[in-house]
Amino acid sequence: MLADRFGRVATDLRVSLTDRCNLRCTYCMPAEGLAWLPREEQLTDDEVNRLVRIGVELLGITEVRFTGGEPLLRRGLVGIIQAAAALTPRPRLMVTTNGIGLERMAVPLREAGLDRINVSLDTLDAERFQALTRRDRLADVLVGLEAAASAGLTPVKINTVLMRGINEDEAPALLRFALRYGYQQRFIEQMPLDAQHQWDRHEMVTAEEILASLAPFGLQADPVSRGTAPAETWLVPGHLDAAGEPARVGVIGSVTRPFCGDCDRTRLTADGQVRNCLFATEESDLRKLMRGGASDDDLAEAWRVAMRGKRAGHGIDDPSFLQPARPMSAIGG
Ligand SMILES: Nc1nc2c(ncn2[C@@H]2O[C@H](COP(=O)(O)OP(=O)(O)OP(=O)(O)O)[C@@H](O)[C@H]2O)c(=O)[nH]1
Ligand SMILES: C[S@@+](CC[C@H](N)C(=O)[O-])C[C@H]1O[C@@H](n2cnc3c(N)ncnc32)[C@H](O)[C@@H]1O
Ligand code: SF4
Ligand code: SF4
Repeated sequence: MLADRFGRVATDLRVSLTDRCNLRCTYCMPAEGLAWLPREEQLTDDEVNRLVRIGVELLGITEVRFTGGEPLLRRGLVGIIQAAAALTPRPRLMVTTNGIGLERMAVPLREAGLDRINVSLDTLDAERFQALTRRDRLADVLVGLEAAASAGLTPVKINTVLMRGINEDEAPALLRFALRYGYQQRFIEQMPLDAQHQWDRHEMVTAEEILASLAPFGLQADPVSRGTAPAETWLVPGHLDAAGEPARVGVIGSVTRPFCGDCDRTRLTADGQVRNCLFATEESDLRKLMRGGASDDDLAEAWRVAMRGKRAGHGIDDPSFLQPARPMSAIGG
């Protein structure tokens, strides 16, 4: 098991498959992009498959999410999903993507064994989309969403980061859009993980403000326990989701309503580093061990040791808080 000193056990593995991306969301990356990982430092598909297998077979991982950067840019993605789906016990398999290319990829991913997908979409307005992501690709994301739903990658969740003065007024419109198409809408507080280090707490749109803007929907408390999920969910009266269940909306209040006490996550970067927290400032180099001839048991033990050192929480409010050197796109959001 991947246990830490605070009694938490990691069963949810988040794997970053690349640090590259075809968008430049302002809260994530600078316009010019970043210095991408050299190819030789990136894990090969076989190396990713091996570490996922070790996680599942030796360390109790039950859920694997592939992310990035943009995971659909990883050429071997379908094969990596296939390999994970063939493991015993079979983990639940998810992808978090910006949706570009999903129109073409949704069916192959579903056939490979992908269970669900989360698509990031911050605005329904093409001009705002261009301003926020620095690319004119809104139409691609919208067709990607539809393709994911018709391929059965459900429930399709939409992730939205609200930004002051840019799209903070758009929560009701995004929720109406999600309700119309049967997607589950989630709003996310912006975290200090941007490459530019420009995050400002006072600029962040808080969970409380988001909920206030959704007041006209008459949201009701969700009777289903949240478990270890980052999102707090509410029922939207009078609406059903695509499966005929009561429609839900989620708010991920990572900063003002942290959920670190229930954290069940462990992360693997595209260059083979274990991170025990999104905000960890130290990493454990499984790539070096693996390329140096380590056995599966050696790698599993190094992973266990890395998780034992996990801190109680992200500490964003501590005066001593240090933003990690890696930005979100290189950690795997
Ligand atoms: N603080 C914190 N925030 C996280 C963590 N994981 C994800 N998030 C935030 O939650 C957002 C949504 O994450 P996703 O990858 O879409 O999925 P999820 O919410 O973890 O999982 P599901 O609800 O099961 O789909 C991310 O964009 C982050 O902003 C985490 O471990 N810690
Ligand atoms: C880093 S991206 C990687 C996957 C894919 N490129 C995407 O955008 O979905 C994963 C998620 O992190 C979110 N994210 C990025 N930077 C963030 C930040 N500073 N604070 C909160 N969420 C952030 C994105 O909105 C996205 O939903
Ligand atoms: S949030 Fe996702 S889509 Fe946007 S720049 Fe970061 S990695 Fe790319
Ligand atoms: S900030 Fe770290 S401890 Fe808190 S939920 Fe995220 S990964 Fe877990």
